[in-house]
Amino acid sequence: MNQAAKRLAHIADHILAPMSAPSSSRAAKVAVLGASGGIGQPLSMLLKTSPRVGELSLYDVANTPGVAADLGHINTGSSIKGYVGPDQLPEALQGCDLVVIPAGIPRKPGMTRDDLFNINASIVAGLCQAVATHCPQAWVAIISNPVNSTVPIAAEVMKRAGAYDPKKLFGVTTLDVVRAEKFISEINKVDPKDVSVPVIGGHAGITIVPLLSQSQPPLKLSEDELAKLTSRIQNAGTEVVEAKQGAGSATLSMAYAAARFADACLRAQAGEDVVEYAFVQSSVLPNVPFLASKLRLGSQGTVQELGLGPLSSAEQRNIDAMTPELLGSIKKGIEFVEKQGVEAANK
Ligand SMILES: NC(=O)c1ccc[n+]([C@@H]2O[C@H](COP(=O)([O-])OP(=O)(O)OC[C@H]3O[C@@H](n4cnc5c(N)ncnc54)[C@H](O)[C@@H]3O)[C@@H](O)[C@H]2O)c1
Ligand SMILES: O=C(O)C[C@H](O)C(=O)O
Repeated sequence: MNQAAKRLAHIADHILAPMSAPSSSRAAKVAVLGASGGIGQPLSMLLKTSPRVGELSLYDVANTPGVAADLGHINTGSSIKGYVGPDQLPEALQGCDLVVIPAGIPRKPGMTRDDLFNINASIVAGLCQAVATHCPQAWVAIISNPVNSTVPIAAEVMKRAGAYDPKKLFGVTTLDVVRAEKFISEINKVDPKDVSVPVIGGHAGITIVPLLSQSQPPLKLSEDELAKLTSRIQNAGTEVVEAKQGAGSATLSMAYAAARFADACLRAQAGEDVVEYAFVQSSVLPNVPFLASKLRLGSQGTVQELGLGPLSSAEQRNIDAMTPELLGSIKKGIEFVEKQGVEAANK
């Protein structure tokens, strides 16, 4: 079984056949910040079925008591509690092993992810300030867009609070990998669990760079077909935004992808050697300080960036073409914290 198949089999075991928590490790406390939202609710439901979660902490500015009461009736072992508003955030975070952040507004048709910056930058900065204060040891997985900027914002806020560990901060790009695996499985007419494909770069438009030449099983497509598939993967989020006609962006597939990423984090925390993709502080490409790529995770966070592997000339061109945009988004995030300071960002 390849890595992707192992990961999916693992999630399927956890989600479809809940069982008792592994005896080798303590079940974790996991917080979802933005838990009442389109992603937050189904993600919380998937986490409620995970035997690796002992305590689920649902935080939002509204509606979490209802969501927690509802999910609390699911007959799995974990306990669950809803917390509402900034006064309850410290308790929600206390003792967390993993904090997943899908708080913030989603796109409507015609918007780019960067159009969300003005609102979501402050939300992520404020929540990460609280994480730095109340659970500085936790791993943090950021879903809120624009990920290419919100992760550098989180890093900068946590640095200023003296609580930044680059090994434990992740931008969640798992949905790009999930989509690429699904689309390739349809083309090759194979089970998606038997597909593996790297998707690197960032999480917006051309910064999403699938490395289709490394697809397993291999893709037998023309240059033109490869370019079309690359474009479909890059624009898959927009495909969903347009189909939802103003009612938001991907929520259910994102919840699935975030549950896969959370499961990877919790398995790594429990001592498993785990390989997964995420957007992190990086040294893979010279002068690109944050990048999504293949990571080895261990109990203390990212152990190793596994590199990009052999690239086709089209893939190298795609990386060269997206780098200025990615660098611009990273700089915008860092400058946001530098200019406004964390206090202002929290207002
Ligand atoms: N990384 C990815 O691959 C990916 C995929 C899909 C969506 N997203 C992003 O995820 C974010 C959430 O999307 P959604 O569809 O769930 O949106 P949504 O509007 O349905 O839910 C967002 C939730 O965040 C809450 N919220 C707002 N401010 C908050 C704060 N300060 N503290 C805590 N909670 C707060 C809201 O009350 C709401 O419940 C968006 O920014 C979207 O672009 C990222
Ligand atoms: O497209 C969006 O705005 C949401 C998300 O980033 C996605 O890829 O679905």
